[in-house]
Amino acid sequence: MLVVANSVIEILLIWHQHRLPILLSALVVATIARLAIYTRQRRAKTSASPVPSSPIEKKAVELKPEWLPEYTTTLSPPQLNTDNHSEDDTNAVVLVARAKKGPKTVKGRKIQKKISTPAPTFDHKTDKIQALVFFQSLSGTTERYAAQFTKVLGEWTAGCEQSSSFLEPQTHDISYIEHDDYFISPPKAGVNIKYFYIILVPTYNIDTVLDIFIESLQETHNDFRIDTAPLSGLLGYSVFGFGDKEGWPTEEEGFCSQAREVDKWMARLTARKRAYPLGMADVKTEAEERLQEWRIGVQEALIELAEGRGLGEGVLGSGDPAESDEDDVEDVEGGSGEDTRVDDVEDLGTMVTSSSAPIPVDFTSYKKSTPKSKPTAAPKEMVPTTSPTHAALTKQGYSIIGSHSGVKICRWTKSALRGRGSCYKYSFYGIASHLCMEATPSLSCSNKCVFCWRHGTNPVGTTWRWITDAPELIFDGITAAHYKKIKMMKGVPGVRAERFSEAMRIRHCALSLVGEPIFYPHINELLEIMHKNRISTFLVCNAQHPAQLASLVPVTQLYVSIDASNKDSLRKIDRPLHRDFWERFCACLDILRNRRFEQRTVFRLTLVKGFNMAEEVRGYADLVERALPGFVEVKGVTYCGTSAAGSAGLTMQNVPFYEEVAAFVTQLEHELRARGLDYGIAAEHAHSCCILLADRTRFQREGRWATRIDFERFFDLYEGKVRGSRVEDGNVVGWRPEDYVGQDTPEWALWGNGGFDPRDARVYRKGKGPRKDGEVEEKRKRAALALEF
Ligand SMILES: Cc1cc2nc3c(=O)[nH]c(=O)nc-3n(C[C@H](O)[C@H](O)[C@H](O)COP(=O)(O)O)c2cc1C
Ligand code: SF4
Repeated sequence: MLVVANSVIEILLIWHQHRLPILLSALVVATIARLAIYTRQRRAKTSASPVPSSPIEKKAVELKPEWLPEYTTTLSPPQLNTDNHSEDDTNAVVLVARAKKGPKTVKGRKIQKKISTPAPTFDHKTDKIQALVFFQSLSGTTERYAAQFTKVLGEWTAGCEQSSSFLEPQTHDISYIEHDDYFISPPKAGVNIKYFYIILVPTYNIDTVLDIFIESLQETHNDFRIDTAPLSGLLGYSVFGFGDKEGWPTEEEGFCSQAREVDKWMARLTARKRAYPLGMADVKTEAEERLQEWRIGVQEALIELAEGRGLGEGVLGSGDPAESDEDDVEDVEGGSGEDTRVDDVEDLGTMVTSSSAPIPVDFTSYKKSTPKSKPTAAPKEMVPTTSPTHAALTKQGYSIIGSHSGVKICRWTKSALRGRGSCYKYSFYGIASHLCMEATPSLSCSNKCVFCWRHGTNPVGTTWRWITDAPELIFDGITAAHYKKIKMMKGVPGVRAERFSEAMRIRHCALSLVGEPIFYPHINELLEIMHKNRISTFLVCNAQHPAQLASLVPVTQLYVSIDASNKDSLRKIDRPLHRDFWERFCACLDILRNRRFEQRTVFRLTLVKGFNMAEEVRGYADLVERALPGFVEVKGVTYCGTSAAGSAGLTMQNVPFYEEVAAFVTQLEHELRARGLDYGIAAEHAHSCCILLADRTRFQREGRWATRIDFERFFDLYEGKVRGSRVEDGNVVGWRPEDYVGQDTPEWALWGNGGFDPRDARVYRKGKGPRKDGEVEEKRKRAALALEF
C-alpha cells in the first residue's frame, strides 16, 4: 500500500517538474500522426482513376428504401386545365375551362405585317359559299380530273349537313376566262355570296398558256395601282398540281413547280388564305388517291367556313399567323418566327444563337409575397396556371396539359410536313417525324443539366409531391393539343397535303420533351393507353429513378441519358439534386442490362466539348460494358443561347463539330471492339449531328444493319396476336427486341452516307450549303487527330 502511494507521489512530482515538455511532445506526435493520415487519404484519392471503371458482371439490383417512390398525393378530379387547345375537335376530349384566372399569358408569336384588307366574315345564317374550280390542261388529264372533282364536290355539298350554306360548285378553264374577272378581285355577285377558289394545274417546263396565267398573278400582285392582296375578299383557296415523277422526280428537279408557283402567288394575292395545303400528285402513279385525300381536306376546310369558324388557326385572317412566305426557309431552319428557337430536347439540327432567351424566373417559389406563411399539407399543382413557369413554358410554345404535363410540336415535325426531312429517328428507326408527338407527363426533373434548354424554366424536385392528373386525361389533353398544333400548320407554305392528312393520326410518342417522364406516378397506365391506341413509345429517362425504371412496362424503345462517364463529370454536367446520384445512375444501368431482352435499350450520349468528351471514351466503354444496351446514340450538344446556359458556363465553344463527334464515335467503337464487344457504327444523321452504334450480334442480318423497327409487329406482340420468343424456365413470357426488328437500314442512312432521305428536299440555312466531295472525310481525319489520346 505504502509502495503504491510512493509511486503515485513520484509520478506527480515528475509531472509537476516536466509537464510543459511532456505536453509539447504529445502535441507534436499527434500533429505528425494526423498529417500522415491526411496525406495518405489524399494520395488514395488522387491515385483513383479520374474515370472510375465499373464492374462488369451482371448484378442483382438492390433497390434501397429511399429510392422507392413516395407518393403523397392523389389523383386530381377528372378535369384538366388545358392550355391552348380548347377549340380542338379532332378527338372527343374533355375540355374544361381553366380553374383559375392566370396572369396575362405572353404568347410567343411573330408579329405579322399589317394586311390591308380585312378578312371577309361569313355569316352562316345568311351567306352562301360558291366554290369555283379552276383548271388548266394541255393534254386533257387535268381537265378530266377537274370534271370528276367538281362532280364529287357538288354531290358532297348537296348532301352534307351544311348543304344550305353551299351553292353548286362551278368549273372554269383558265384558258378561256378573262383573268381580270376572277384574279384581280373576286367576282361581283350578291352580297351574300362568298367565293372559295380551288385551282387544279399541271406543270410544263416549256412555254405554255400556264405561264401567262402565272405571270398575270405575279403582275397583279406587283401592280402599284392595285392593292397587293386584292383577292383577300375570298373565303379561302387551295391549289392542287399534277406532275410527272418519271421525268421530274423531285421538287428541285421541277416536280409540280408551276403548281407551287400558283400556290405562292395566290397566298400573296389573298393575304395568305390558303385553306388547305398545296396538294401534288404524280399522274403516273398516285393521282387518283392523292386528289381524293386532298378533296377530303378541302371539304373539311369548307365545313369550318360554313359553320362560321373561319379558316382555323394558322391561317391568316382568322387564326394564328403562322406563315410567312418571305421567311419561308427561315421559318423552318430556325431563322425567325415564333418557333425559331430550336429548343426541343430532340432537336439537334442546328446551333442557334437566339436572342429571345426564356423569361428569367425563380422557380423555387410561386408567389413572392408570402414568405412567412406556413407550408400547407395539401399537395400543390406542379405548374399552376398562375405561375411564371406556366407563362415561360407557354411562351416557348408548350401546351401545358393539366398541371404537370406538356406537349410541343417539334421542328422536325414541321420540317417533315413540308417534305424537308425527318429527324434522325427516321433514318435510324423508321419514325416519320410528321407522325410523331413529343410530350412529357412530368415537367419536373431531378437534374439541372447544363445543356438543358429549359433548366431555367422547368420545375425541379426529388420526390413527387404534386397534385396528380389521371393518365386518361393526360392522354386526351396531349393528343388534342398536338392535333391542334398540326392544324395550325395547314396554311403554312410548303406543307404537303398528304403528309398533313397522315399527321392527323399520331403513330409515335417521344416521351422526352423536358422533365422526367418516369417521375409521373401513373406512367405505366399512360404507356398502356398509348400502346392500346397503337402509338409506339420511345421513353428517355435520366437514370435517377431506379425503382420506377425497374417497374416500368416494356416500351418500344427505352433510353437512358448518359451525360458523363464518371461521377465527377456527371455531377458537373447534370447537376443532380439527389446526393446519391451516382449510385442511382449505376443501379439504372444494371436494371437496363437486366431488361435488355424485354425491349430495345439505348444509351443516349450528349457530347459537350470541355465537359464530357476528352479522355472519357474508356469511361463510356465501361458503362456500355456494364449495361450492354442494344444501341448507343451519340450526338453533339445543341447550343441554346439562353442566359441559363451561359450561367452554367456553356458557350458555342462547347458545341462539337460533327467531325469531332464522328471521331469520338470511331474511337468508342474501337474501344468496345478491343474489349470483345461487337458494336459497330450502323447509321448517321449528319443534319442532327447524331451517330448510331449498334450491337452487331442483335441488329445485323446477314451482314446488313437492321436498326429499323417493325411497329405493326410490336403492336401485334403487345396485343398477343403473335407469340413472342422471350423464354424463362422453358415458358414463353413475352417478346424480345429481336421479335420486332424491321426492314434493313436504308442505304442512305448507313454510316458514311449522311443520313438524309433523298426523297425529301434538303434546305440549307442561309450562308450554308452542301459540302464538297472529300471535305467531310478530311474534317473527320483532322478531328480524329485532335482527339487522339
Ligand atoms: C413537255 C412536257 C413538259 C413537262 N414538264 C413537267 C415538269 O416540269 N414538271 C412536272 O412535274 N411535270 C411535267 N410534265 C408532266 C405534266 O405536267 C403531266 O403529264 C400532266 O399530267 C399533264 O397534264 P395535262 O394533261 O392536263 O396537260 C411535263 C409534260 C410534258 C409533255
Ligand atoms: S423523335 Fe419525334 S419529337 Fe423527337 S425530334 Fe423526332 S420527330 Fe421530333
